[in-house]
Amino acid sequence: MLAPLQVLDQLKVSLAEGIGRLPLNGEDGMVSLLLGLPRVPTSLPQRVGPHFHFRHVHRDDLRAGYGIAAEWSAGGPARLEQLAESARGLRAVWERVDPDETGFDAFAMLGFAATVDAAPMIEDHLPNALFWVPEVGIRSSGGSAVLVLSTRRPAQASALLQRWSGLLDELIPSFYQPVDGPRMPADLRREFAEPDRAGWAELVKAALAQIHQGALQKVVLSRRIDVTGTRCFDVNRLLGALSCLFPSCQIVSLRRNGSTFVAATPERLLSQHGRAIEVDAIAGTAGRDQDVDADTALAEALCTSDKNLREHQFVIDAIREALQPCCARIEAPEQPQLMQLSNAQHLWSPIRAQADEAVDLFELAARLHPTPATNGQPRHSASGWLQAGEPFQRGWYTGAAGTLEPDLSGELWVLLRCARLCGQRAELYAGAGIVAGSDPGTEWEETEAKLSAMLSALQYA
Ligand SMILES: C=C(O[C@@H]1C=C(C(=O)O)C=C[C@H]1O)C(=O)O
Repeated sequence: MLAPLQVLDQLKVSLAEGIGRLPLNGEDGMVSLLLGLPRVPTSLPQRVGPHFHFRHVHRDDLRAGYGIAAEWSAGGPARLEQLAESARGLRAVWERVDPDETGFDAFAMLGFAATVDAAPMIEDHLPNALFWVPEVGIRSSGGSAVLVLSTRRPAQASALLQRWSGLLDELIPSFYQPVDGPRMPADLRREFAEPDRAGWAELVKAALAQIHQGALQKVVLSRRIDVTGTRCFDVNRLLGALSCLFPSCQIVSLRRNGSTFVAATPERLLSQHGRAIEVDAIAGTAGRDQDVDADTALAEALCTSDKNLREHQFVIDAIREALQPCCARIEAPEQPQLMQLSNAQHLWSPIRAQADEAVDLFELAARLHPTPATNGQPRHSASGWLQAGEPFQRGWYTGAAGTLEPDLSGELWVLLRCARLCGQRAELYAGAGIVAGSDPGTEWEETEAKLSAMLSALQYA
């Protein structure tokens, strides 16, 4: 196995050769150089500047990006259309050079907040919607890895060589540092909770009244809690703990402007490869029990509960309705499957469809988001009611984020089981779907189980 400095030397030789092959002159556009990484990274550095990580342990898939080669942000009801226009423009002028024939492609990050408000929250560190091509991308999958260096063109080869060599010097050795183990679990102090338990019961009652009157069929209420640790949270350790606890979830971190948004989400808003589409309907939740029989009983009760099956069906129906105008062969399993995570179990229906010609991920995301898994049914009444009634702004919680390749195929994940971190402070969010028959106490316990995903990992960070 090559030592980190040997990896660095090898990459620098490839970089010097590769730069000469890049079409850097000519019209405005984007150029990416893909270099095979002779060793798969074992750890990803947290840097001061902007960066993102997406890691899925069970799928052995990792994508990370550092710095900004280009980015576009948008807000308001047409935010995804605006970003789509930029992405389509980029697709036409994005050249990739892969001298090592790695077979990988370049990628960009797409993400957006829960609601379409043009103005971000005052303390928000992320714009409302963002499409971001990192200057340095790292992708590893199936035991192979690639480094993707991207620049706008026209660019000058000698200046670029110097800049990218400097970035390699900084980044490459840190990819192979030993992984930091967990720290002694530390206490977390709950500083602030919105709503509190009584306020939650009031909100659930108000939602049930709306449902009873027929104005809503389902609405997903959420909570925010703020905790303080006894030390600054170490994001790398947090991502490590989340990867261990939730290997079947997508572990996301987005760092901008001094804060990091972290999520460990089981739910894909959408994946699109060519015309093949997959969407996860996840709704209907029960806890776990350390006793095997009690755990099985919880699972059986979940799978046969009328209230949970109705809650789940709203999501399937809304996904079908959203896809119908632009997809064929929409298929959902006859019965929901059981998705078991270490803190909760969910009803899950993976839905497949074929997109019509020329339908891209931006259009599909705009049609699908927000599903009744995180918002409610009917969509507009639920989001209007939530914006008036929920005591805080959701920000990127229940928004979505993921990566896209230059042909605009890719996947987006619903931002759940998440926290926004800054120093020793973390804001956490969790919600639960309310339908006729929901009980405020049970729904509160459900949100506690969901919050425990991040709380238990934070203790080790
Ligand atoms: C809203 C959340 O989760 C969503 C709501 C669920 C439910 O109500 O059963 C289940 C999974 C998610 O779609 C959350 O985790 O905060």
